[in-house]
Amino acid sequence: MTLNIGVIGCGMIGRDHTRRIQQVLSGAQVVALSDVNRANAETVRRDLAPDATLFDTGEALIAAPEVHAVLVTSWGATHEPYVLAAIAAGKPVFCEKPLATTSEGARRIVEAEVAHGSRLVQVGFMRRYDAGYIALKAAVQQHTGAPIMVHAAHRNPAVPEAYVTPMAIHDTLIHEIDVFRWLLDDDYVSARVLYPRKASRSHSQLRDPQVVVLETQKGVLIDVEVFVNCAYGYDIQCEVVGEEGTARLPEPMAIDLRLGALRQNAILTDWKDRFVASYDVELNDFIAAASKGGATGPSAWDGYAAAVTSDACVQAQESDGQAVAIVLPVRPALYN
Ligand SMILES: NC(=O)c1ccc[n+]([C@@H]2O[C@H](COP(=O)([O-])OP(=O)(O)OC[C@H]3O[C@@H](n4cnc5c(N)ncnc54)[C@H](O)[C@@H]3O)[C@@H](O)[C@H]2O)c1
Ligand SMILES: O[C@H]1[C@H](O)[C@@H](O)[C@H](O)[C@@H](O)[C@H]1O
Repeated sequence: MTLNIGVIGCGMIGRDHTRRIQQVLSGAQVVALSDVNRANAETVRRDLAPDATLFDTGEALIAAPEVHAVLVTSWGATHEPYVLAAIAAGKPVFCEKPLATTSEGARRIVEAEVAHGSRLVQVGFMRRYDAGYIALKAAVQQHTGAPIMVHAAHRNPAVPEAYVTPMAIHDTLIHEIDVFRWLLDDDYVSARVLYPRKASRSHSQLRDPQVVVLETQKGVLIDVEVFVNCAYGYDIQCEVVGEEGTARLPEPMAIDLRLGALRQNAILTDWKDRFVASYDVELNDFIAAASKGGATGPSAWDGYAAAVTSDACVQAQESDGQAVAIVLPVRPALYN
């Protein structure tokens, strides 16, 4: 059976996910589109899904009987009501990060899914599907000995003026927050934020770069440099230091060019290219599980844990380098 998917939010990533469902993956088709800016939905229909129906609201799309499963790819602040409506309709839902922009919102989603009694939600934490991170996790489990420290960097070449200081956490660092919980099989107990001098390309409402220090329950110290105006490329770095050795995230494949007395490797500039394969695999997983009426992969609980951590980091941004505690309630049995 082909899974009929409705996409809410037809901007950059809604368009890209529609492309992969229509042109790359099998087992699903996009039958419905919705966007507050109708022109965006029309463009995606014209270019990628000519048979899809356009809905005036996301709620109407979710209620449509021909829609079996939902993709929420609208702006972060609008995710919560759509995910709750999909759960109420009993339909599997893939929600781009963040699951919700507040931990209270993410908590409401967890409670609704627990009340439903089985998993329906997958959160778009695609790094868990990245071949490099999967290899890194295997190396940590098999070779480095127990992890002690993680050094990481999340660098974007540039961000628009609308990107303000807290977005470094809930838009950008959120990927590290999730992937390190998964990589280390651990949870966080505190967060600190330190600032070097502001980089000259930083906008007036953005303090860039920043260094976030997370401490885990097992005592691992993680430092992440978030630098979203680094200019030179899209660069994701990670090194795990263990009892016996260290393991480093592999670089994306790049031709080794020797030319004019220089040895060079190109650096990517766009997240779409850096994680293209991971997005394919995560959506493939969603299609497989949603075809059976459920969900797999990063859960609403993972989205909630990330939101709680994210809230603490945003508080830490205003705390003069002081540690802010991170406390998670007991994990419901549905997510064990
Ligand atoms: N996993 C990743 O690596 C990744 C990458 C990019 C974006 N994202 C996430 O995906 C989401 C969308 O990001 P984007 O870059 O595509 O943004 P975008 O601005 O390009 O697109 C968002 C679209 O949502 C529409 N929209 C806004 N509010 C809506 C509502 N209430 N109902 C329906 N449509 C609405 C907008 O009109 C726009 O077309 C964000 O939450 C972002 O964090 C994730
Ligand atoms: O929405 C994007 C996306 O999530 C990228 O992976 C991240 O590097 C950017 O900082 C963020 O703005």
